[in-house]
Amino acid sequence: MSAPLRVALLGCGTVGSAVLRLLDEQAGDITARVGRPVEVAGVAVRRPDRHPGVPAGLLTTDAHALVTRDDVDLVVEVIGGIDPARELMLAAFAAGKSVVSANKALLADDGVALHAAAAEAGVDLYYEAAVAGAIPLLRPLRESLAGDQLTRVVGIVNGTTNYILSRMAETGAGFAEALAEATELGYAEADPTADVDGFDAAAKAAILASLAFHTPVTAADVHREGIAAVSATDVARAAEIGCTVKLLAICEKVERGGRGGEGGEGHGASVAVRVHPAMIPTSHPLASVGGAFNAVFVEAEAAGQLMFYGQGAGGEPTASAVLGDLVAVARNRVAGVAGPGTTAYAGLPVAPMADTPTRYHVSLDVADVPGVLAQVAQEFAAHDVSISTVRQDGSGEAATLVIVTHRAPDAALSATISALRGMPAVRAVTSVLRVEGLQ
Ligand SMILES: NC(=O)c1ccc[n+]([C@@H]2O[C@H](COP(=O)([O-])OP(=O)(O)OC[C@H]3O[C@@H](n4cnc5c(N)ncnc54)[C@H](O)[C@@H]3O)[C@@H](O)[C@H]2O)c1
Ligand SMILES: N[C@@H](CCO)C(=O)O
Ligand code: NA
Repeated sequence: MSAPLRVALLGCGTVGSAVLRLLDEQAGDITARVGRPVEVAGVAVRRPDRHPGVPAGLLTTDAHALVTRDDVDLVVEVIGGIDPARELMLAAFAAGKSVVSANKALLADDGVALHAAAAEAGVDLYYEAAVAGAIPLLRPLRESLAGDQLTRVVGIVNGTTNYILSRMAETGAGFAEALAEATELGYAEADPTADVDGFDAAAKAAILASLAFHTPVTAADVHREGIAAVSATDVARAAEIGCTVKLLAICEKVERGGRGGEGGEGHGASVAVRVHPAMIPTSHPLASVGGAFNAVFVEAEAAGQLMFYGQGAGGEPTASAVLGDLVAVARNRVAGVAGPGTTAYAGLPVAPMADTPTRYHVSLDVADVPGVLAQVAQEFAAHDVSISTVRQDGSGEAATLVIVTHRAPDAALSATISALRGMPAVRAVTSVLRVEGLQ
C-alpha cells in the first residue's frame, strides 16, 4: 500500500469530533475504497485543553500553519462562519490542497470566488454536508442530474423550524410554546435566530439554486421570511383546507415578465429563490416530513419528480456526508484529477420577490351583510389577482371568509392584503400564508 493521504481537520466540535471518530473507526474500509490510507495529520482547535480524547501531538491552535504544511494533502473545514474559514480555504487551495467543508454560511456568501480559487489551483471543493446534512443532494444535483434541466427545487432544509412547526400542528401550541419545547429538548440552539428567522435555510437555498440553475446566487439574493409570525390560527386554518404549514426553501426558474415557469409570456428565464412558511397539501410528499428531518423535492424535465429525505443535522449524520466527500476528493487525488466543479455558465438574473408568482391563503373576519363578498372580490380583481376558492364560515357579526388565490406576482398579492386591511367591511385579516403545491 502506498503512502497515506494526510488530512488537516479544522475544528473539532459537534461535526469535527464525529469526523475524527468515524475516520478512525472506518480506517480499513476507507483505505480500501480510496486505494491509499487516509490519516489525520493535525487537528486545529481553539482550546487544546478541551479535547482530551484527541492525541495531544495532533492538536494545534495554528490552523493556517496546519493547512499549508507540506505533509498535508486534504483539508476538512468544520469550524463554520465566514472568517477565518474563508482565508483558511484560500490558503489551502493556494497550497494545492483539496477542501471538504460543511460551511453553508461561507459557501452561500462567497461560493463563486471559492470555486474559482479551487479551479485555478486544480483542486476540489466539496460540501455535501452544508445542505441537508447526511442527505446526498448536492452530488446528485451536480453530477447525476447534469444531463437534465432542473425546473424546481423545494425543500425542508432546516430541522429546528420543522420540529417547531410539526409540534404546533400536533399539539395546537403557539410558536413561542413550541420554540420553548424545542430549546428544552436541544433541537433549537440557545440563540435560535439563524434557524427561526430563516437565515440557515436561506444560505442552503442559495447553494441549491446555484447548483440547480448554474447561476451564482448568494444568501443576500434570497427572499427570506422566518416562522416567528406563524400563529396557531395559521396552522389551524391550514388543517381546515387539508394543508400543513412548512418552512420551505423554494428555488425555481420563472419567466421574466411575471408569469410562472409553465411557459408564460416572459422575456427570458430568471431564477426565483425564497424561504418562507407556506401551506402545502397533506398529500404532498413534503407534508409528511415531521420532527427535525429534512427533505428536498426536485423537479427536472426528463427525470420528473425526485424526493431526497433524511437527517439534516447532528454530528454523525453530518460527518457521514463529510466523509463521503473526503473519500471522493481522496480518490481524485490518487487519480491525479480534480472532480467536476460548479459551473455558473447560465448566469441567469435573480427575480425580485415582487415579480415571483405565488399563491395566497387569506382568512378575513367580516360582517355578513349583502355586498361584502362582492367588495372583497373586487379588491382582488382590482389587483389582477384571480380567486381560486372562497368559503364562508359563520354568519351575522362573526362571519369568516377564507380565500385561496391563483398564482399572481407576489407584489400584487401583498398589495391586495394591504387594501383588504383598510376596508371598513373587513374587521380583521386573521391569517395570511402563501400556498404551495395545490392543484
Ligand atoms: N452541527 C450540525 O448538525 C451541522 C449540520 C450541517 C452543517 N454543519 C456545519 O458544520 C460546521 C461545524 O458545525 P458544528 O456544529 O460542529 O460547530 P461547533 O461549534 O460544534 O464546532 C466548531 C468548532 O470549531 C472551533 N473553532 C472555531 N474557530 C476556530 C479556529 N479559528 N481554529 C480552530 N478551531 C476553531 C470551535 O471552537 C468549535 O469547537 C458549521 O459550518 C456548521 O454550519 C453543522
Ligand atoms: N441548525 C440547522 C442545522 C443544520 O444546518 C437545522 O436546524 O437544521
Ligand atoms: Na447533504
